[in-house]
Amino acid sequence: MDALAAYSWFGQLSVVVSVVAVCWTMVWQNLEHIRLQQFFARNFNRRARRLAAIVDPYLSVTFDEYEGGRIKSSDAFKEVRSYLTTASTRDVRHLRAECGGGDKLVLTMAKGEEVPDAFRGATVWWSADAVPPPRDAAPWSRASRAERRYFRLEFHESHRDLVLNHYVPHVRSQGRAIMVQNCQRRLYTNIHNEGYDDGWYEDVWTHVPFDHPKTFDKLAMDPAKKNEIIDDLDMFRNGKDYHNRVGKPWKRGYLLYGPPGTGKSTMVAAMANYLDYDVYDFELTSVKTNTELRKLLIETKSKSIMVFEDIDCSLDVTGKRRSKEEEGKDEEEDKDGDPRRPGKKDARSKVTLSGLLNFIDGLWSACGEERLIVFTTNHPEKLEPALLVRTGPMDKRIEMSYCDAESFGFLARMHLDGEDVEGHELFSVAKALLEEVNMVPVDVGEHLTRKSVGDDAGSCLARLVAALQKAKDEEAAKLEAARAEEDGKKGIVVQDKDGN
Ligand SMILES: Nc1ncnc2c1ncn2[C@@H]1O[C@H](COP(=O)(O)OP(=O)(O)OP(=O)(O)O)[C@@H](O)[C@H]1O
Ligand SMILES: [Mg+2]
Repeated sequence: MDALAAYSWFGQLSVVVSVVAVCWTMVWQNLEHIRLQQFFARNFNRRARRLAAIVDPYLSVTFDEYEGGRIKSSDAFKEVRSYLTTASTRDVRHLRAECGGGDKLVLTMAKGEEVPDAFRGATVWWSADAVPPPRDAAPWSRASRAERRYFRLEFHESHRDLVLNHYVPHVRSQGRAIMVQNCQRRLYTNIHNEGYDDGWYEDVWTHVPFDHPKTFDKLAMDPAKKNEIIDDLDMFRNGKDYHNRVGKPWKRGYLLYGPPGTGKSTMVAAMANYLDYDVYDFELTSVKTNTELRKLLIETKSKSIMVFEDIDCSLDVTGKRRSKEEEGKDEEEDKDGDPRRPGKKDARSKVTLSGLLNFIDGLWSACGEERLIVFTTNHPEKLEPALLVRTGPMDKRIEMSYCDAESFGFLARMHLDGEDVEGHELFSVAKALLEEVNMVPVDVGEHLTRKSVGDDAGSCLARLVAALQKAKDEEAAKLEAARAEEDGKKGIVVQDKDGN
């Protein structure tokens, strides 16, 4: 066939193909029966899939960080991440290091890396990546402007059953085991260092290792009260069956109140150490909306203590419930955006104590289990009385008070260990003064702390006695001044014996 004949043959063929294509389109568009259309579509799709499988026989499974519309971070994602801490270290060139328990360093694969893994003769590939946030993401919302992170697992089609039915469950259980192994108690905060994140590890909580040294046996307080708290914590920890049986969320609310320096924060540390729980320190002044608060609550883990320090300072604690209109307006603003953005007149937190308690007691309280919720305040009298009743949202109220004789003895023995402190003559003097003068444990402890190598029980006790005596004199002077002012108001003239 010469070139001219071939050209004419191709020309005729292309005309035929074009005519067939036009006819097919017309038939397709005019098919009256939708089922027939679906039949064709199915067959076409199936063939297309077969063709694709021949060209690319690899399947993939994606593990997104968030499920349920970015509300809850996915357990599967975390398990995969943990699993990859061991799998990835072998072949990945770029790793990310995080502190694990003790001196351990946990290495995970960095964004953009890919790592192979072998399972029962099959090879699979893991990659870590993220897609950028949507263009319309609210710039003030950390969650929506964060990248969508995910792990992707790729494998050959012939290993489909092995991977989905055996390998993935294996990865998840191994990941869980590694999480437990690397588990180090953490202190979480919702205050973020904006400059730190690289986007890949962004979270609503940031954390540091929790290794507070305070335990109950180092806390000065009435022994009976201390034992009562320890019993209460034991009951709570072992209360899974009870809570299930009566259908109550497994949580307990504590209110710790008392003057500054009486050991409220220290008590939280002692509770966390006793129960072996993580601590979530809620900085409510940084939480501007109920939506933000809900997100924080959802992201707390079980076996943890949620602490709200100085609630009277960080919230509207008057207990006034908002009117429906106000609540509606707030929700609108929540949707509309962040009240912190420039131009907003009212930049105060819209979270109220009663609102917070609604979250804690309401439907959201059932998210997660085995959580203690601790509120601290210096001014319980500022709180709405309804919050303080025994059957209210605070299951237990604990007063942390000034140092009494018993706590003094405890602190003296603890600080001046190895010396016969109780045998010292100033011991009973200090004890007697503490009956008359209010001094908080932090100050008593400070005076009893050895400040130099020459310091001993005598010098420490002398320092404490001097401080107590000074406080007593100041208090007496204040009383005297108040009495004189009172007498002045009543018009009583106090004369000395010479009539002056
Ligand atoms: N009852 C106590 N027993 C032992 N140490 C105590 C006690 N109370 C306070 N301290 C010591 O005093 C320091 C301050 O205590 P802490 O921060 O717990 O007080 P606080 O009640 O939380 O004060 P604030 O109301 O200012 O937050 C801590 O280092 C703690 O070790
Ligand atoms: Mg405190």
